[in-house]
Amino acid sequence: MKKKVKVVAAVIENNQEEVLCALRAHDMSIPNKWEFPGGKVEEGENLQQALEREIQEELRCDIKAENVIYDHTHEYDSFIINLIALEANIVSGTPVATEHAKLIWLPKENLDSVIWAPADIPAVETLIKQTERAHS
Ligand SMILES: Nc1nc2c([nH]c(=O)n2[C@H]2C[C@H](O)[C@@H](COP(=O)(O)OP(=O)(O)OP(=O)(O)O)O2)c(=O)[nH]1
Repeated sequence: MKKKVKVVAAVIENNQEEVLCALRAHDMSIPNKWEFPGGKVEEGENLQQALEREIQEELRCDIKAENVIYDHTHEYDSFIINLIALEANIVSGTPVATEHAKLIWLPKENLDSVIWAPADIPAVETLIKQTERAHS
């Protein structure tokens, strides 16, 4: 049976309607694909606690994790991921890539201009549709 992992990911938006996107390094699993920063939920943590910890570890900044905006299960060849995207705001510091190959801020409507980890595609499409609706 495939292992199932529960992963929280941060959708961090700045005041120019840009979203923080992180490029997985070549030596990580799912290499060279873009993702929302975050990671696995550990025993005893709620979603917000897990995300705030992961972002401090990965990006060396403090966020406040807010509500769930997307919850989706995707089956990879080797594992099943329950990817939960939460809205989040930076409360102190500036994100620094300590594990990722690169961090970029992408305009929300252009999120599909990079190649996302397959599990992220529905969340990305939902975010793009939200901007289209907001601007129509
Ligand atoms: N953080 C994050 N991980 C994602 C996303 N989409 C997606 O498929 N993943 C996958 C990549 C990893 O296999 C897993 C998250 O694991 P992790 O960030 O805690 O740790 P990791 O890269 O060291 O993972 P691993 O090599 O130990 O499997 O979820 C996403 O948007 N954000």
